[in-house]
Amino acid sequence: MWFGIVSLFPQMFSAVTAYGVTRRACEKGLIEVHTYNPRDYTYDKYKTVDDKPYGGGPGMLMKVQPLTDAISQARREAPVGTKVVCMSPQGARLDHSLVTKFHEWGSIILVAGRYEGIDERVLQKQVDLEVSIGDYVLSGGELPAMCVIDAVSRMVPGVLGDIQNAQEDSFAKGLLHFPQYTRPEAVDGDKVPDIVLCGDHAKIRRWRLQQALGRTYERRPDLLRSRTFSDDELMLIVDYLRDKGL
Ligand SMILES: NC(=O)c1ccc(NCc2ccccc2)nc1
Repeated sequence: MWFGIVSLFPQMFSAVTAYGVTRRACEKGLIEVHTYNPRDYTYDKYKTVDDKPYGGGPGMLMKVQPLTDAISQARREAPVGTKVVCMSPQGARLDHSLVTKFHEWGSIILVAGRYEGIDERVLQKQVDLEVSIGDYVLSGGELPAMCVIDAVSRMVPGVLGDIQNAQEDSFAKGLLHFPQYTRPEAVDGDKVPDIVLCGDHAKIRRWRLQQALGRTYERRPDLLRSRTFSDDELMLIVDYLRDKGL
């Protein structure tokens, strides 16, 4: 997976290139992260990268020419046809299906804006899609861009070990994750549920499915709206709710 990042703070991306699973993915060449800093495309003495908004109002916008030139350079180095995505509160909500789509693209250019944002004409002419990680405003698009890099990288074969793949992220199945436990068996008198300790893997698998279904029903019923259930799954949910006195 090829990532091109347009950002005024490229060093922030060491958070994904220098740590953990995504670091190993970079080292193994499974993902590439290339950064393009608009400041490198300024020609004035002060390397100006921000500009005042027409019509007044607080704050500044990304200056058009350095941003456009940085995006153009990313396009030149990206695989032909690579799409440009801008991280912004005005964007489509990032979810598992969008992450899957980005992975299928094979390459992506992520624009991480700063200040109050980006000139609308740059968005209209240079950006294929705006994407948001949630309904809140951040100081820049870098952290949202790193969320995209991490989530998409986890879909690249070889990035996650077989163990983690076997666990397959719950959102891939459209359900919340079941509760998990590790040593000790009792924490302040709170015991691990007997079912988890019983060693019967069929029963444990069933209990985990029931927990995933029940918790999703309780906490995120919106995730279940488009899901079809087997009779067995419906029974599991009914039992779950009965056990919880709901
Ligand atoms: N919720 C998000 O995904 C998000 C993305 C970026 C951001 N701030 C930078 C910015 C602001 C306005 C326009 C373009 C970029 N804040 C939140």
